[in-house]
This record gives sequence, structure tokens and C-alpha cells, in this order.
Amino acid sequence: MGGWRDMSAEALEDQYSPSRWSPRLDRDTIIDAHLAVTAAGTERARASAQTSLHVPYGKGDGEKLDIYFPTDHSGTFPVLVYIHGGYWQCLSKDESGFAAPPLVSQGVAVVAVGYDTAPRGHMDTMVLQVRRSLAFLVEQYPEIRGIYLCGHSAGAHLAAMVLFTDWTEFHVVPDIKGAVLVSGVYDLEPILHTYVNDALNMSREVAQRNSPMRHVAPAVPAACEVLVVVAQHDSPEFRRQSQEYSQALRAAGWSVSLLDLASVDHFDVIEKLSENSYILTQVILNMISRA
Ligand SMILES: N[C@@H](CC(=O)c1ccccc1NC=O)C(=O)O
Repeated sequence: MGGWRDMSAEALEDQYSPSRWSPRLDRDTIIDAHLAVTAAGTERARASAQTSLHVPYGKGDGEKLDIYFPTDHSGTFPVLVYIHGGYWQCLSKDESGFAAPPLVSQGVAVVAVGYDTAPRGHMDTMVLQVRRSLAFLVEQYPEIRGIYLCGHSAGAHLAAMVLFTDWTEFHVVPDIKGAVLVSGVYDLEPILHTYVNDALNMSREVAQRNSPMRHVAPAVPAACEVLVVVAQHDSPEFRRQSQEYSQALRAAGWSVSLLDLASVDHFDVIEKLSENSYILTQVILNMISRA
């Protein structure tokens, strides 16, 4: 976990700026393009699927989720819970439904979870909120048969934290059957030394306590199948984090695959989930149908 310690501040900043690594778009336009594409995809999903939007899972303003129901939902159904990225400080559930169309047409519900981003939300709060959203779903929707987590970037980090939850205080144990972690960050320590922490304001202790890499231990039972996905054009640091995290999980007895997707960057690696023909869409559908 150590190479980053030898980097200059500028180099580290570069490595943790996903917008600087795409051969497709330049750094000043790629984030806006990502917002536009995911917002349009979400609008399309909301227009075509049956939905329950802004469902409160807690008392806080930010504690709401959107449900995209399967086209045929007379019986039980699996659910993919999508946790958005945005470096724990931007984006929201309102542009996070774009992955729904190919899934709902195959009988899978999609839930886009909202959480309080920084500076309003603290790292501990975000992790707790996502955990509570799962407990809520299990209690409120008995039709759900099997939960699959999918998170992008900061959302992959939050999904990974959910895998290491002691559910006793939540009074329910969600049946998490799989997790798809896309271009995530699993060790938060390097982030402390970058602009990313300006809004997050994490101490070293908070960063360590919320680093999935530090929770991988053989003592934690291997709960579900994990797919760690990384983009060809993610930065070397992002690629290293995915490699090391997947190796650590495997060494601890988890069933893990590392999927290194060619020809995509940090942003279109997730945007393309709106397409039925995208390889990751098919891999996810396959994971769900095998269970
Ligand atoms: N300032 C960051 C922004 C960023 O990382 C980001 C933006 C939108 C969606 C996901 C992102 N990355 C991780 O959560 C960058 O340089 O790309």
C-alpha cells in the first residue's frame, strides 16, 4: 500500500484526478459531459420504467432513494443497488438511474441511493446512510430476493464498506449476493494529501477507519461474490488500488474477479451501463441470473 508515499504533491494530485487521464475528452469538459450523459440517461430511465422516486429511508433530507421496478414485477425480484460516485462531494441519486433500462427489462429492480455528500455529510455518516438504506429496503420490500451492490468511484468505496458491516445493530441482515465495484478507492489515506480532502476534512483516523483495504481480514467471513472493475484509462494509482484490493480480498478467502475493461476511462466505464450491449451490463446480468 505504499508507493504513493514517495510521490510529490503534484503527482499525487494528478493520480487522484480521474479527469486528467481520459484520451476521449479533456479535463475541463469531461466532468460536465459525465453529468449531462448520466442526467439524460436517468431521465430516459424515469420515463420508461415504473418508479417510486424520493422514497425516504431516514429522517434526513439526503436520506432518499429512487426505485426503478422491473417491467414485470408481479412476484419477487432481485435488486441492484447503485451507489453514485463524485468523490463523496458531488452528484446525487437524481442522475444515477441511467443503468436501469437494460436491467428492469430483465426482471431486475434498480435502486439509486442518495446520501449526504460533503461538506454536509461526514465520511462516517455517508457509510452509515448507505448501510441504513439497505436495511430499509429489506424491511419495506419483502418482494426483494437477493441484493447486488454496484458502486462507481467513491460509490465503489461506499459499497465496499457495506460489505464489512456488522448488521446486528440494524436488526436485519440484507441478503447481499454480489458486489460490482467500479473504479473505486479502497485505501483513503493517499486522498488525505490531495484537494479531495478539502471538503471531506478527514483526519487520518477517519480515513483509516473508512478504508475497506484495512477491513480485509480472514476473520471476516467471505460473504458474497465480488467483481472489481477498473478502466484501462483510470490512473495508475486507481488501477493499483483495484489490483491490490482484489488481491487482498482473494487472499482472505473471498470469491473475487478483477475485470480490466479496455477502451474506457473513469467516466464511460460506468456511463455505458445504460447500454444493453455493454460488456459490463452483460456481466452484471449474468452474475444475477446465476444466483
Ligand atoms: N475532480 C475529480 C472529479 C471526480 O473524480 C469525479 C467526478 C464525477 C464522478 C466521479 C468522480 N470520481 C470519483 O468519485 C476529477 O478530477 O476527475
